[in-house]
Amino acid sequence: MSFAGLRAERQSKQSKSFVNAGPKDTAASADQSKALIPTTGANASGGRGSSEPLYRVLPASVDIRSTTENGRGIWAIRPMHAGEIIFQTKPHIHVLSTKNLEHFCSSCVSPAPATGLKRCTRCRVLWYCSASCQNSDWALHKQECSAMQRWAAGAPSPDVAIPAEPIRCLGRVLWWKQKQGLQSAWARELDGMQSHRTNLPPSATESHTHLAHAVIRYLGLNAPGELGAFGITTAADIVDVISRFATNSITMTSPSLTPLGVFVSPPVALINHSCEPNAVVVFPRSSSNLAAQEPLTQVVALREIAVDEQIFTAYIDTTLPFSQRQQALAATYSFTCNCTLCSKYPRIDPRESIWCPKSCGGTCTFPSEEDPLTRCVKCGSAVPSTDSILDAIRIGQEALEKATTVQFNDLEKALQLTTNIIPILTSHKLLPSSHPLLALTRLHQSLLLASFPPNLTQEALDNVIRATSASVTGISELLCRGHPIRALALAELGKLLAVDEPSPRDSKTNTVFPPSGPARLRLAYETLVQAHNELKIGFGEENEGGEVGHEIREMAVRVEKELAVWKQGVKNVIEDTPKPKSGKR
Ligand SMILES: C[S@@+](CC[C@H](N)C(=O)[O-])C[C@H]1O[C@@H](n2cnc3c(N)ncnc32)[C@H](O)[C@@H]1O
Repeated sequence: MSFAGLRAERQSKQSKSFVNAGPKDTAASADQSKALIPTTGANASGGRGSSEPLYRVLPASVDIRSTTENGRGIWAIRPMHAGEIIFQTKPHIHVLSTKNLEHFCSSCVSPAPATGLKRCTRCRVLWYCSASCQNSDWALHKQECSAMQRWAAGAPSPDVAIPAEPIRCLGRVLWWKQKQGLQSAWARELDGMQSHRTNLPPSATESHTHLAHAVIRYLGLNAPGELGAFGITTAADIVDVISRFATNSITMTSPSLTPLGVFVSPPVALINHSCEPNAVVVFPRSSSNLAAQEPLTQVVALREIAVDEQIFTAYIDTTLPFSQRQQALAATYSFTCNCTLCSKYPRIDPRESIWCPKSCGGTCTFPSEEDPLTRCVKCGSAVPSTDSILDAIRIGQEALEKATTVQFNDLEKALQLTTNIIPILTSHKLLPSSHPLLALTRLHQSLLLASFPPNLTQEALDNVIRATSASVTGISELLCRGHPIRALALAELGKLLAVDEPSPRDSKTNTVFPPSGPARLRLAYETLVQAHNELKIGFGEENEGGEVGHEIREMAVRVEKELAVWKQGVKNVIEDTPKPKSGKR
């Protein structure tokens, strides 16, 4: 396999996504069911005949219930298996982020075809893959098209000539709501989403006000009274609109989890958060789905889910340590997380651990300013020089922030930062899964891929394989089997191992990692097979792992054939070698 394409896959996996984390302990959901308030009833239940929305896409296998702790959520009412698609839906509204507008179809979100995308000749901002996609989007784009032209004409500089993603998304939400009817089922589902108007954190006030002003300008309104056409008659209503968007909008991703834009889907937004989720929200783009249905989002079970167990996804990156997760959830979603993972804190957490100083195989929790004494859980040895460990973690965090910021403008600088800091953290015995080592390793891997030399060398290839393997080790410690992030990390490793070696090493030196020659090809095959099995969970069994699952399966078949050719070649050589005649030397 050639390495072309691997570089193009470098992508920011760091951005906010609802895809994350590992298996969920069922204890918490049992606690939550004790606190159940009678169902607000929506799916196949009490919603009918009441003023509650019906959530038309929810299947009979789930129910909507409420708890005092986290409001409404979705519960399984029959057992579900890992890889099962719990439900799927086309988002109510989706928009591409500005940098993706020229590269993806604004209607079906497919990447540009070989013939290229066609631009809307009026606003010159949106692009489509076909006339049929453009026509089907016109009902939504019509008002947006004029608004974009107005916005560009009034923009003080070309870099702000296109409204930011939240403004465009809210514009579409309000125009479509008006078109569907303020009391339509579509609008009621949307208005039923949770708002934090009454408990907004002070930090949100400024950003919400700014967004509200921008949206009013984008809609082209001249007087507050004109908002009535969108069902907004008071200041509280506009805060609700903005807060609902902030609380319930979700990152739209490619089949390989590259963030592409944002979407709003009331049924998906009913799902509560856990740092140990039992489900994920993905866009697998399975070939069995018609393009016309895309973008189709699917909620997929990550493991077995029992009857009366709540379905949870993760709103944030769950490889982060406790304090950073809590901070992110409080800032954006206004709640303190008491999920199974957070309620176990403090305890030995592979996100915040170092290896035993005596190398007994046990681990010790990170020291802290307040509690510098830390011991190995296995042999009880105390960790010496905790100050230098604390310093290394602090410097690592700073390097991570700096490298993340400069990665797209100054690749070399970012690579220099990750290259220098990773050995410092490993020499302080941080676990591959610990923070910030895992985040730095993942970034390092993507920077190495992006900086592949034009003529690939064995050293460059082996380096990126080692970084990818370290990422897989860290991720596998934190995320359950079949988690899409883990499955994709394995797929990346398998693909890299399958790349033709520029200068294979002598098989005698095969004690180093990665191996060379047939041993490498065998490892590539095994990794691809494991990746395919895990992709079939995270991106849906029925989808065969979605677009990436299909690609990895084909690659595994090719590598298997190459291996067979190797084996046959070796067999032929053995058979063709003249046998020594007995008795003669
Ligand atoms: C996308 S909504 C989820 C559905 C929401 N519970 C409802 O009733 O519509 C996100 C909001 O739900 C609540 N929430 C979600 N997960 C939670 C959790 N684990 N603990 C407490 N509140 C949670 C928070 O108020 C959060 O801002």
